[in-house]
Amino acid sequence: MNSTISLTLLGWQPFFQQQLSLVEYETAQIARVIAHHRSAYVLQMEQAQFSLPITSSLPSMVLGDWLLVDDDQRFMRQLDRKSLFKRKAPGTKLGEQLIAANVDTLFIVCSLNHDFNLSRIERYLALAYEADVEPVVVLTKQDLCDDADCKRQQIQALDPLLMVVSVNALDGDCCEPLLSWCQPGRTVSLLGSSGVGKSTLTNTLMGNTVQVTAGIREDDSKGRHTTTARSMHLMPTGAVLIDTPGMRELQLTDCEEGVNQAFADIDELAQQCRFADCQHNGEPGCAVQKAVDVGELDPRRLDNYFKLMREQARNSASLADRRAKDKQFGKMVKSVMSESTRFKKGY
Ligand SMILES: Nc1nc2c(ncn2[C@@H]2O[C@H](COP(=O)(O)OP(=O)(O)OP(=O)(O)O)[C@@H](O)[C@H]2O)c(=O)[nH]1
Ligand SMILES: [Zn+2]
Repeated sequence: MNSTISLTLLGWQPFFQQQLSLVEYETAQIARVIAHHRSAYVLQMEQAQFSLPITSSLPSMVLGDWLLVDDDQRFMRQLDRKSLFKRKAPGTKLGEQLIAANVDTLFIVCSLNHDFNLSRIERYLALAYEADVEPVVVLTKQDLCDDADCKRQQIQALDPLLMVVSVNALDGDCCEPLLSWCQPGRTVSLLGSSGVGKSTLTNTLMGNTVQVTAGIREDDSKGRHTTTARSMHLMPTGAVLIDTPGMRELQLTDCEEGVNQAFADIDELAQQCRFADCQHNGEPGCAVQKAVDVGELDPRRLDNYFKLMREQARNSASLADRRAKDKQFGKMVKSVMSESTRFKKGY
């Protein structure tokens, strides 16, 4: 990223401008998080780039966040986010992991060969809707697939209004339709499994090579893990591109709204069930089950809906549980401390 850049090109929009008070408007400097290292954030302002060490007094920020700093580049406050991606922290860890903030369009990247998987796309769509980001499904490796049109139609059938584009990520001309989402001041991001072609697409959209791409094992089409750091690039079209590493695991947390939106057809059918609290699990008068029985709703889709709903509920419950325990622990520490102060003071 250049050291001098206009705020508009960096992705500044009226939504953020409106949050500034008059005093802030006159005195504060505006900065965006363009990289997130273990011990510091890298911030970009109009005229300078600097590093802000991570301390316990800073809120937890993520790539794409906007914040205000004073003339000495000290943190003042973080601005409200327009959108936020997060997932359950990977592995056995409880809690959530922030992925990127203030993204306008999410390219959900999926290859048309062995990686093609409707349920995975539904998972990414739920995440995009929950994050308040416009999703565009990008199907790569069109050149390696004989039935690209048929696969594309299967995705379109999930939602007739969904944007779906198939490309050969290695071919610039072929990727041109994606540029309409990459206008100056827009922030776009890519999400997809490892090896689907995110780095290749990034290179093509950037018009040069900014990411190292890896070869792929022919047998199972699983890419090697090559993209390691999250980074932000300014595209030749003037948009900002946030690149995230291939994620092997993308579990939903706190995502009920997103799942309902990704499965709007099921949500709509559910309004017609006889019981308002119908679980669509054998109850009489269930419109959802009926749609499956008459072949109007794919049973795979219903299963995936149940699976994602359960997953997000389980992960949000364990997160809520941990927050409650942390709060309880905090109270206990406070009461022990005040006990000990009273004891020392002798009353
Ligand atoms: N023929 C063809 N090959 C592609 C296409 N897209 C990606 N590839 C190849 O697939 C392999 C993996 O692509 P990458 O761009 O490294 O995949 P990635 O999603 O960035 O992978 P991670 O960095 O692991 O997340 C590379 O060898 C690319 O050249 C495509 O549309 N057509
Ligand atoms: Zn029902």
